[in-house]
Amino acid sequence: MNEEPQGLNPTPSLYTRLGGYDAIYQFAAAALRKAMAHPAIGHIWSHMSESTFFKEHINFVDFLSEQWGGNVRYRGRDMVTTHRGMGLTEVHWKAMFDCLEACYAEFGVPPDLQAQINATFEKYKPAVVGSPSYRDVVLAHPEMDITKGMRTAGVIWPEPRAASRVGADRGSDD
Ligand code: HEM
Repeated sequence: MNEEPQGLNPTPSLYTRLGGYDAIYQFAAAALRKAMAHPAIGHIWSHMSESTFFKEHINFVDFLSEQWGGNVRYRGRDMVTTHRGMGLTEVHWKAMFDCLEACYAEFGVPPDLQAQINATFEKYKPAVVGSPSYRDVVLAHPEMDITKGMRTAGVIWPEPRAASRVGADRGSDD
């Protein structure tokens, strides 16, 4: 009787509820600023160029926008390729959440949206955390060709069974 016809009033996407591209752009910038200042992970940006930072920021914004239902196409690398060799651990992971939580407070993100944002990150955790550091692999295998990747030294990450879960085989758009 008084009900809205289905389809005319769909629940808005997380992208829309967060305020769209510009809001996500600012949110990601604030999160990266906090990451740079964080005692456990700030050093990662010590030797990153300005232009790499700009690319990282835009790709991060595009990735999140696409994940959250925006009409945006992420053109960066898949999450496994991006993070393989970074040697990220639970310490890095927790530090990232410290930064996100500080941004939730700064931007007044309501708890239900916080939970959805956290769920997006959790979904990609297996693709991001647990890889050996590429530098460590190279130093431990003087015989390997460093241009060919850790696989050629017999170091496979993620393990084949985990790989299908985290989309490791998806091609890159680069
Ligand atoms: C689920 C959690 C995470 C997601 C969804 C994510 C997402 C991304 C995306 C979309 C990019 C850009 C890729 C590209 O430019 O092709 C990126 C790059 C990067 N991420 Fe993550 N990330 C996550 C966790 C982390 C953590 C915990 C750290 C370290 C504390 C980290 C450090 C980096 C760095 C340093 C880059 C730049 C790499 C480069 O340009 O080569 N990420 N990440």
